[in-house]
Amino acid sequence: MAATHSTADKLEFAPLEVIDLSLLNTPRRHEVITQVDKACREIGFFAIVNFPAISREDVDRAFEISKNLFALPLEEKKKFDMEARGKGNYFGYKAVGQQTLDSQGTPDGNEFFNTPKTDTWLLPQPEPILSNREFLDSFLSRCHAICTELLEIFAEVVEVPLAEGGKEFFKQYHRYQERSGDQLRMVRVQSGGDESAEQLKMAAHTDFGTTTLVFSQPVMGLQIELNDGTWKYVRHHEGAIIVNIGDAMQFWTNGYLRSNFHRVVRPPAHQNHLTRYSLVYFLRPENSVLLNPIKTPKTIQMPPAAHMETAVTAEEWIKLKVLSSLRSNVKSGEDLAKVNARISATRGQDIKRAVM
Ligand SMILES: O=C(O)CCC(=O)C(=O)O
Ligand SMILES: [Fe+2]
Repeated sequence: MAATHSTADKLEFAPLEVIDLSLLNTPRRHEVITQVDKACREIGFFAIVNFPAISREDVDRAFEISKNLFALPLEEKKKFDMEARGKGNYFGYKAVGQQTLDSQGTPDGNEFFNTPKTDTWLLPQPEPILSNREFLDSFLSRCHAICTELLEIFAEVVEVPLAEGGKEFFKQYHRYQERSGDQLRMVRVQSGGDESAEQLKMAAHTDFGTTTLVFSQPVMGLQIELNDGTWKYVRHHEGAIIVNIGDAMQFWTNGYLRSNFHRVVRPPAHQNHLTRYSLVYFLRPENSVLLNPIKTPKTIQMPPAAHMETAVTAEEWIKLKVLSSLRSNVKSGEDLAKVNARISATRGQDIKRAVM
């Protein structure tokens, strides 16, 4: 008998706070704020349960659409190639191996499909997306609604002054109908591979936007880097959403809220025969919003931001990170800073909205 049955017991998991959002409209709201504050400063990740707006059936249906989408022949999926839609574009299909795992250009081991919250129907779409148009429109808007609740919490955590909008503050930069990099991502990692190695499927990265929702599912693979430099699997929490802070929120809060590194590896041995599907919603600021540090009682406690000399817009930051992740673009040794300089040099004269 293979000695793989006990690996589930031996796994170590990242310590995630599980936060009950049904407490938000009760006198215990402050407990949620304290929990989110602690989680976002220490690890940048937490789990939410009892969130409004999305049912188990809706999540199951979205996973079904994803399975049907990935089951299409590769040539069909490639008709929606995100790179073919323009330099730095991040909507559409990414095949296995299109992004890198490291600076040597090692190909990645996952495929994904990104659907925007608005304008979806202006771009050609594969059949499983088209035939679920109404459902997906509604699903994306409800993901956005959950993120809006989180935006209120983050504003309370960093104590945005009432004069600046208090808990409403971040919402003005994330209006649903405005253009942004928001997207629903369906990801597939196919089963199999070398069980003896901890195979990387998606490079260690931080998310580009404000906050991310990962719908918890039983096949493990997502890992978070802890403060001691070790990588730990995220445990499945039935019916929960795993939330993490993205770069935009880290930049605005001067690092008070942390955009942490995470990656996807092949599932542990006892799950290595399973294909892993994941479903992720990325909340990103409206395209023209600057990612400049804001001043609140919490953020001014932080040392000056060292991440960039001039703030970039949300749209520029996405392009920068997308281009630096592509195998077609990144030659060995080329780093984010070089790509950054190229993006700044080609900046247009469009109106940019400074935050605060
Ligand atoms: O598949 C997952 O669990 C997370 C994927 C992820 O981190 C991403 O797409 O940015
Ligand atoms: Fe991510």
